[in-house]
This record gives sequence, structure tokens and C-alpha cells, in this order.
Amino acid sequence: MMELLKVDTVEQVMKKMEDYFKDLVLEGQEIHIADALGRILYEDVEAPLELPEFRRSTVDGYAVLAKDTFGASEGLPTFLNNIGKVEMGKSTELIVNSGECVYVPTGGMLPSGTDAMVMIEHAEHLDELTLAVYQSVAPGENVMQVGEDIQKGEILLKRGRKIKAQDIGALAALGIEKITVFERPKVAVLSTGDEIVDPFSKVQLGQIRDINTYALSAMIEEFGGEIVHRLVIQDEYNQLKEKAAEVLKDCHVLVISGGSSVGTKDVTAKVINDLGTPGVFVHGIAIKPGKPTIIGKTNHKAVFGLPGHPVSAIIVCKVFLGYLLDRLQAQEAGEHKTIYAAAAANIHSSPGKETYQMVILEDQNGEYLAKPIHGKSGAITLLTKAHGYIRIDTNKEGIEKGEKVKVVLF
Ligand SMILES: Nc1nc2c(c(=O)[nH]1)N[C@H]1C(S)=C(S)[C@@H](COP(=O)(O)OP(=O)(O)OC[C@H]3O[C@@H](n4cnc5c(N)ncnc54)[C@H](O)[C@@H]3O)O[C@H]1N2
Ligand code: MOO
Repeated sequence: MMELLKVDTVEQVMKKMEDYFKDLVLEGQEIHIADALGRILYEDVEAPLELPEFRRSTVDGYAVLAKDTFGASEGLPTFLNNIGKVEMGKSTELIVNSGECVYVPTGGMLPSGTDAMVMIEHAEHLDELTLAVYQSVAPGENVMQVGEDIQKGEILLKRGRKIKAQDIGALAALGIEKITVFERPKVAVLSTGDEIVDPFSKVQLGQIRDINTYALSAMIEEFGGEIVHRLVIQDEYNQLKEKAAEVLKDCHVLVISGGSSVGTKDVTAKVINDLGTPGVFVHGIAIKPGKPTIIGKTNHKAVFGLPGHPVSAIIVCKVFLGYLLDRLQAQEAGEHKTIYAAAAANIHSSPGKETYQMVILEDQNGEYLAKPIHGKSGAITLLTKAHGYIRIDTNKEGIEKGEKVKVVLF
């Protein structure tokens, strides 16, 4: 009799991955901040200086001693002597005493003695020297203080941070040219199957255009991975073993789609076991879709055997490979975009399996409704239609219409 799959639960799989892949680590890599968008910080970044480095005006106006303006109004202005002006981008040596003021443009340096800015709209030159101030200002008003933005030594960005556009701006503001990020996890994607062909070649009836290497590679790149090999090979032990051994040299993670089940030609598990130790440690997960998934380790590399059906392959990639790549890059694993919605209908689950139910979201009077959509694991457009999926716990019998559900967004 054919060997039956002994399935693990999702929690058991995550725990096994933690244990087996403990020694799988990525190195740090120094890059220019202009190339840093979307990369993940390898170490904390500390501010090497304070920002701003000098007191800056936030308005075009006059630097004053706030107390000189107290009580000033439209009817009863305060009169000050304008003793000069500050140039943009220049330091100032001016010292301002009570009864005096200095013109400062937005972003310019406040001269010594002043502690607030009066906007030009609230003042008027009566002659070359005399300025009438029509509004009082409080100390610190319209002024950015030294170190107000960030203090020297403060942590600007933490290890594990996925660099955003504004982070690059802050790094530039601090004069930080290079940062150390995680090297990208290098991933090889192989798809097996005698029927799988290049999508852009002349396809014979019975053949199948390769979906998986394209979709999986794109998803892995979304997770920060770098695709080092992307190949379709025959369902044949020697060919798969040879290719797998070759590409393993260049990658941290090898992903093989197809041949994960128990059919006579399904050789992925044997190949993983024969490539090195410890070999396959998961073969079968209590999930739907994706039950025949294989996870193994060979010579300090992670190897995934994903089910051939495109929907299963993509969901398993998102859930399990996504988890590993997140962990390798110091990401809060599973921190995917989610929203809450109300189930638009009763949803059935598969007892004993964690079910990933695809849904379409509809906005109904400002509240999201999650409408289940169905399709076979071979029907890729199920995923192009779905906005995301709901995870239905193994022990839950299903979801009732109107129940609040968490939707993981694609
Ligand atoms: N007797 C049993 N049969 C099957 C079981 C089972 O438990 N007992 N499990 C089913 C489930 S669930 C899945 S999922 C599949 C997994 O099969 P394999 O991983 O062995 O995948 P293949 O047989 O190679 O392919 C399945 C299907 O997907 C198509 N495919 C494969 N690669 C690609 C690709 N790159 N692009 C597009 N389509 C691809 C392939 O043509 C097959 O139609 O096993 C079930 N059977
Ligand atoms: O993993 Mo299979 O995906 O249930 O079709």
C-alpha cells in the first residue's frame, strides 16, 4: 500500500522550522541609502548628531524676545528696532537685546538673545528701523529648538525595520550615507513536471504553461528574497537531484514545486532526503489547500517541496516560506496586512485541517463584508479574484454569516 502522509499541524510546523533552521542566518551588507528602499536593517541606526543643529525659524518673520511682545495687539502694537537680518544657509553672530528684532526667513537661524518668531503678517515696518508688532508671541513660538527633531545618540531606526521613503530622508538629514541591511535571502525556484512548459512557447494540448516559477518568484521577491535560479525540469529523480544539488550551492532556500504528493512520479521528498542531512522533517500539513507540503533541510539550507497545484503552491509559499523569510530577516513573522470584516455567508471548513478560505471584500456602508469564493486548487484566477483569505482554525467547524473574521490581504 502507498505510504500515507503523516501530517503536522501548522503550529508543529512553525515550531519545527524554528528548531531546524536555527543555524540558517543571513549576513549584513553595507549599502548606500539611495538603494535602501524596502531593504531590512541589520542593526540599529543611532543619530550621530542632533537635529536641528541650530535653532530654526518655522516662519518668515522677525526674531524677538517674546516678553517684549506681551500685550501687543492691533490697537496697541509694540515697537521694536530692526537691527538686521539673517541670511538663509548662513550662521549669524548678531546679538539681540530687549527692544530689538532681526528678520529671519523660514528655516533660518535665530540670533542669540531671541526666543520666538513673529510672522511678517503680524508686523509692519513704519520706517527703515522701526517695526510695529501687532500680536504677542510666547517663548519658543514658531521656533524649532536644537535637538527637537532627534537627539544625538537616540535610536532612529531599529534592526528589522523595512526601510521606507521617509527613513531615507531622515538618514540623509543626519548625514548617514551608508547603512547595513540584511543580505537578501537567495532563493532558487524549481518546478517539476513533464507537462510543464515555457508559457511563451508553442504549447501542445495536454501541456501546461508554467505558472508556479513565475508566481512563486514574484511572491518571494515581495518577501525580500532574491531569485538566483528559476527553472522547469522533468519529473525524473536523477535530473531533479542533479539540478537541485547544483542550485543549492548558490542559495539559502530551495523551493521545488510539484511532485510533493504520493504518486509514483512524485520524487521531491526522496531527492531532498538524498541531498543531505537531516532531510525531510515535514511531509504533510493539516491545511487546506496544501496538505502534501514538504519541508526539509540539507547541508544548512532550507528546502521546500510545494504542491504543484498553483493555488496550493502560492498559499503555502505565503504562509510557510513567508514565515521563514520573515524570521531570517528579523521580521515579526506573520505580520501581514490584515483587516476585520463580517462574513457575508456561512463558510464551511475541513475538520482537522486549518482552512484558508479565499474571500472578496465588499464595502457595505463603511463596513467590510467578506464574501467567500470557491475554486479548485488548479484554478489560478481564484487568487486573482480574491482580495485575501480567512484562516479557519482546525478545531472550528466553520464560520457563521455575520461573524467577525480577520482577513489576511494579498
Ligand atoms: N492520491 C492522492 N492524490 C493526490 C493527493 C493525495 O493526497 N492523494 N493530494 C492532492 C493534492 S491536495 C495536491 S495539492 C496535489 C499535489 O500534487 P504534487 O505536488 O505532486 O504536484 P503535481 O502532481 O506535480 O502537480 C499537481 C498539478 O499542478 C500542476 N502544476 C504543477 N506545476 C505547475 C506549474 N509550474 N505551473 C502550472 N501548473 C503546475 C500540474 O500540472 C498538476 O495538474 O496532489 C493531489 N493528488
Ligand atoms: O493541497 Mo491540495 O491543494 O488541497 O489541492
